[in-house]
Order: sequence, then structure tokens, then C-alpha cells
Amino acid sequence: MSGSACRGRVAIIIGSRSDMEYAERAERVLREAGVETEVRVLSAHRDPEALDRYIRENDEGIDVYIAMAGLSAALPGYIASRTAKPVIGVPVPAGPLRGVDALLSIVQMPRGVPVAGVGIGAAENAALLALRILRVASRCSDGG
Ligand SMILES: Nc1c(C(=O)O)ncn1[C@@H]1O[C@H](COP(=O)(O)O)[C@@H](O)[C@H]1O
Repeated sequence: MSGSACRGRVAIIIGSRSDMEYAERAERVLREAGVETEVRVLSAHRDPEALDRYIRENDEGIDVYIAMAGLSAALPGYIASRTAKPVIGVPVPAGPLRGVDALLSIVQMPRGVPVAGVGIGAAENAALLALRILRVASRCSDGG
């Protein structure tokens, strides 16, 4: 299901360098499908100005965002508040609650700011979901 070549650009944004292993797992799936992918370390909590700037300067060319964060994961929701593009949130199993805190932060978004949450640490599923979104947008060569 995930094997067809897809055009499109997916931005993977992580809240900290310590989340990098999850970004790399998603990146691998997307690259195998031929999707242009970039990974950025940008935090809504720690440096909202830099995150705003990145979104402002790149949003037009980005099709889907994957945002990964642990602890109090504001990052996916914050990005969703700044773009009309789909945002997939990945709770990272960091800290004493091992991602339960991040999971709840990501799925309990207020109305009007949608984030598609996947399971704790589910980096590959986030990438596969991004591919399905690209397929619906006819960005894949299998005619979907
Ligand atoms: N949840 C967020 C945000 C955010 O939501 O903006 N920024 C960083 N973080 C998370 O803090 C955890 C610990 O970060 P450090 O390891 O840098 O202390 C990481 O999992 C990161 O995603």
C-alpha cells in the first residue's frame, strides 16, 4: 500500500534533538516512497519565533507536516494554528509519563485546530498517513 512513488514535500518538525530517532524513522519511510522530506528542530515552547518564521517562509511548498514532541506537546497544535495544511502529531515517549502526557496534548485539541494524532512513538504510521494524504491529493503515481 505504501510502495508507490509520490510527489510532495513533508516537513518533519521535532521539539528537541532528543526526538531525532523518531524523525529518522519517519524520514526513511517517506524517502523510500520518493517524497521530499526535511527535518527541523523547532520548539513552540522554547522558540516560537523561529518556528513561526519557518512556517511563514516554507508553508506554501509544504504539503503535510509531521510534528513530534514529548512531554507537554504543544508543537503539533501550534503548527496547526499557523497553517491550513494537514498536521500529524506523534507523541514521543519522553519523561516520567513515557508519552502519555504528549499523547493527550496532541489528541485533545480545541475545535477549529485539527491535529491527526498517531500512537506513542508511531513514527512510521505518521509517515504512512502522510503518504495516504498525498495519494488523496493525487500526488502518487498509482493513480490514487
Ligand atoms: N513538547 C516539546 C516542545 C513543544 O511542544 O514546543 N518543545 C520541546 N518539547 C519536548 O521536550 C522534550 C524534552 O526535550 P529535551 O530533551 O531537549 O529536554 C522533547 O521530547 C521535546 O519534544
